[in-house]
Amino acid sequence: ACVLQVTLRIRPMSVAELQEGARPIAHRLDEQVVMLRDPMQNPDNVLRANCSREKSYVFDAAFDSTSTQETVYRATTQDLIAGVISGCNATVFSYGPTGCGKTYTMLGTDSEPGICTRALGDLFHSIEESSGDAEHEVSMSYLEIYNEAIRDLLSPSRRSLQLWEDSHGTVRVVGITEVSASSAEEVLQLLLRGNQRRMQEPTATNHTSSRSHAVLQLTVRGRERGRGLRCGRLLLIDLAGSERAAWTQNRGQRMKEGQHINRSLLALGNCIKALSKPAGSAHVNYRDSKLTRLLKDSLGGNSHTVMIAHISPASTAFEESRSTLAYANRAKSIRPTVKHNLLGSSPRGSIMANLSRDIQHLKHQLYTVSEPGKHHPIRYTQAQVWLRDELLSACREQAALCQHLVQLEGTALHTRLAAARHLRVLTRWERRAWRWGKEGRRKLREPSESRRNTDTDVPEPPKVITARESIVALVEEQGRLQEQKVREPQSQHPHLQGAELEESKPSSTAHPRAPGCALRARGLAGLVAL
Ligand SMILES: Nc1ncnc2c1ncn2[C@@H]1O[C@H](COP(=O)(O)OP(=O)(O)OP(=O)(O)O)[C@@H](O)[C@H]1O
Repeated sequence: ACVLQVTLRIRPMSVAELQEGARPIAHRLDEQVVMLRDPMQNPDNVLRANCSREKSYVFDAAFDSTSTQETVYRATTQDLIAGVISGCNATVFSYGPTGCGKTYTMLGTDSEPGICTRALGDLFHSIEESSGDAEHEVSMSYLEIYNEAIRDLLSPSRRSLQLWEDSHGTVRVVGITEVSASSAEEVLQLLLRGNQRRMQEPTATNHTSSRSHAVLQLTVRGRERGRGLRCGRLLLIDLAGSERAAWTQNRGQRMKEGQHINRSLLALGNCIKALSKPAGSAHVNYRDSKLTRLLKDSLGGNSHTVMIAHISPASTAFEESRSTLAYANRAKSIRPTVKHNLLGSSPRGSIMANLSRDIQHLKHQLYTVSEPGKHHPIRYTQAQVWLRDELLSACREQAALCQHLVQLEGTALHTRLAAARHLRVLTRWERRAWRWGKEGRRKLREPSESRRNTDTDVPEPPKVITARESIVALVEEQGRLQEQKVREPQSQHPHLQGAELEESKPSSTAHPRAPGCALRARGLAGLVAL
């Protein structure tokens, strides 16, 4: 199953966009396809007449102004809740240019609640429903990354917090406030209080622009009968808006913020780019920004991750929309893996988990094809290389076997021709001998004078003796060839050498000396049938 889900949401045209005469150029074609038209291209320009003015992008899901908050939540987040309760990590993050609806999707409004509110409702509802079989404890933390500093949104203190990577490689925020919560309402209250502390400033493009990345972390520790202690984590992230500094009129502090935001989003983009390449072929640099360090687990392997990219449909936002679509499109090739977090598990358990993660990673690689449209070869894993080599050597063996069978057929034909030649000599001689025998028997009935001349048998001429011996040898040869024809396909002899093939040819020197006896009917019949 695809573990990184990339979706796209097109918000409705804003009043400001309509007032400045913008036209809609981004359209949702179906549940997964989005089309963006270049507004600058002139259809009357003959030189560009053959250039496509439209580009389509396929995502795991696509939403537009007709999609409700409920639809977006159901398609992106609802299914993750059960996993988090059973000990998996999940991350949902909204990405896009400033003013395109990221905060609206994550937080929403009182009348149209967003993903956070709905996820919390479902989380506590599911925990309550399973309370008979398991005990769960929920805690939350809420932080923002502003100008590369981590700030605790649940604490009035404005000091910046540090990141720390534990011995299992899990990234933690040192000193963050972690509050236990027993209901969705309690978490929402804390969330609202935290949002008031979040850096929000009016920018040239959005009156209430979020100037920081906000990360809500919900940790669910559960003890189920017979299944040990599990710990699942749900990260809900509202990223700060990407912006094109040259196009905005932001100056001073706003410009500095913009640079930090863009730098961390660029670092995120670089990690996505590196992760979409074959394992080991590119270094994934999580250390370039606080955001990527924090998202290491989500992107690098141990999380179900959903990216909701946002764009404006307006012609005035074409450049931002195009780069957002390209960014989201690239993210589709990352295939992280998921494991259940068992608390206090044994070292053997963690080795097993690592191994199964490696296997999952290899499996992903197996199915990873480079960007659609480009004809890059499929990348092979080591296991696949072995399989391919096995297959190649099996094909070679089969080809050698076929060649050997053809040679056996050729040898059999030679044997049959030689046998026919010898048989003719022998038949002629036997007919003559029979005639002489008849004459001899007739002479037996005549006076003793003439009978005395026929008493001695006529000796076989050398030509007949050779023919007789050759036919005996050929019968043996025929038996051997027949045996080889039956045995070879079963034994799948790997490397048939020319010398071995030579052995199967009839050779007068190789034949054992034939006994001076008459041909057996069985041998003759078999020889002719070969
Ligand atoms: N799907 C939508 N339906 C209705 N209104 C929307 C939708 N998406 C966004 N809006 C409205 O557009 C405006 C900007 O949205 P929002 O603040 O969520 O953008 P943002 O991407 O978070 O911006 P920033 O990065 O600057 O914080 C808000 O007034 C919001 O109510």
